[in-house]
Amino acid sequence: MPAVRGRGWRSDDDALPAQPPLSSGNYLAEMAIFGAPALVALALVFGLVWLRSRSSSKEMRDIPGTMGWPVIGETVSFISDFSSPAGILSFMRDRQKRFGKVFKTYVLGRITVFMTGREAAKILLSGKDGVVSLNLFYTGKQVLGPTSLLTTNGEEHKKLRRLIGEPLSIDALKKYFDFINELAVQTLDTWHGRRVLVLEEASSFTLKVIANMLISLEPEGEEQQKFRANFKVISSSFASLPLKLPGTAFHRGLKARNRMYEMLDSVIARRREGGEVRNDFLQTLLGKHAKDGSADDTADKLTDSQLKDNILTLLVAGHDTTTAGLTWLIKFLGENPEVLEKLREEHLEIKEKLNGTAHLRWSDVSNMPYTNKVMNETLRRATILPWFSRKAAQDFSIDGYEIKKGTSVNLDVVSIHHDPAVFADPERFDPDRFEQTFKPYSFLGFGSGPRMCPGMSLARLEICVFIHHLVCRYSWKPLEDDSSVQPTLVRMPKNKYPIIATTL
Ligand code: HEM
Repeated sequence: MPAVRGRGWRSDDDALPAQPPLSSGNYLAEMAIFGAPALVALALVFGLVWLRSRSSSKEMRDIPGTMGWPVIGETVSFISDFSSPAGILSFMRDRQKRFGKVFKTYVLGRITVFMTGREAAKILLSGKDGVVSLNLFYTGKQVLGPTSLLTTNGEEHKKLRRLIGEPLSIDALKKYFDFINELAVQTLDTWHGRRVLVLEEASSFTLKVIANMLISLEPEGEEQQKFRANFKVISSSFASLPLKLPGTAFHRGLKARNRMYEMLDSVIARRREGGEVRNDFLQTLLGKHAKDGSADDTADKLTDSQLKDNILTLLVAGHDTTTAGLTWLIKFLGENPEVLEKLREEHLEIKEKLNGTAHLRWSDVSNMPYTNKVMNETLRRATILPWFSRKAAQDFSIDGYEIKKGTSVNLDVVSIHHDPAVFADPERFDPDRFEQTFKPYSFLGFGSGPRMCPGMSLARLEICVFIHHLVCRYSWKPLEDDSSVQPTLVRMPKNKYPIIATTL
């Protein structure tokens, strides 16, 4: 989710924007710009949050764990482990050994309880009895708006899911297939013999796909460039200090969001006037439109604000995740030649049936069993969203510990995905392990329950099509051997995976 989402952090109430982001990049740049006053302000905010957290930690007295250093808690080791090849797994393993499956810690400006295992996943993800709600961080909440799928809960969330889920269903995606297929071919046309940063190519491909699918934006031209520029600013504002001062990433993000909304307003106005009718997501939702302020909660209609907030939400939630998924998959293939060979066989067989044309068909995509296993194994090994963040909506107990209403609770997914009792030799990249079906809550690549990813079919479609053309046309070699990870909310290779590709 950005960065999608700050599945990591939000403030307990919006009046106290206390959550610093995971990424330290913008953070440090901002401190350099604003100098001492920013440092003092930051120290004050952290100090206040820390003091407040100390009092709430009394309520969690019985939960094992350590709060680390005053004010910063365990943030430093958390961030440094996050960026290491093993990710937060080492942070989690170390504390699970000392404290067990449920432990408290103080990271990134908040006291939080981490928990892992299928039982915890069931409690946090099944949505049963409204035990938890989503725990979005302050800046993310402000940028996405109050009617985003990610900022709503309960009945309102259910209604939005229903309306948004329909145009993202497999049947509805069929109409975008030709666009995705042609764009994958065009993107790969330029790869032969040059240094390619896979992450950047994947990012451009996935943004063009989603922008075309949502509002029929052409993949090239000035509008696309403006759209991309605004999106980048919005995206990086998720990982910024919650300071609304001119020049800060958060402030720039809010401004870029306003520009994006102005653009959407004019597209919506043109559609309403009847001057333009397109076969896209927006058109489908315009058919379910209600005037702002007049939406009846029970009606299947969306206001303009809901439309815009949720178009932005899909962009933010769908772009970095799919970019990361595609990049990790290509990286794992590069590191596991026997898997690449087997995958290539599957795709060359499909290609043979097509008599060598580039015209992959919709029906071919549903017939790529090994590719789907490779994708699942990629999402398991990389665990793009390493934890899912929730807030206790009522008191509940787990493993004999009482979790009080209002507590920030994180499901540690990375440990679930590396449990040797479920995934033997968990560090090995072995797609064949997905020949068997796992027990519920063992594999959470796209989540589970009422918040499960509504973009799963789109992500799978994009990745299958891109990988088909890649493995049928090229072999490639990595240009660097570096496994570190970007310190952003969605895990991505830090060096963007530079390769040189050669036509087969
Ligand atoms: C490989 C690509 C993707 C991965 C790995 C992924 C993963 C996930 C996961 C794990 C969740 C649940 C998180 C939680 O429970 O806290 C989620 C939710 C979500 N995803 Fe995805 N996603 C991907 C692609 C997409 C795409 C393409 C879209 C949109 C077009 C999308 C939109 C969303 C939205 C809106 C949510 C929030 C749902 C809700 O709160 O009801 N995702 N995703």
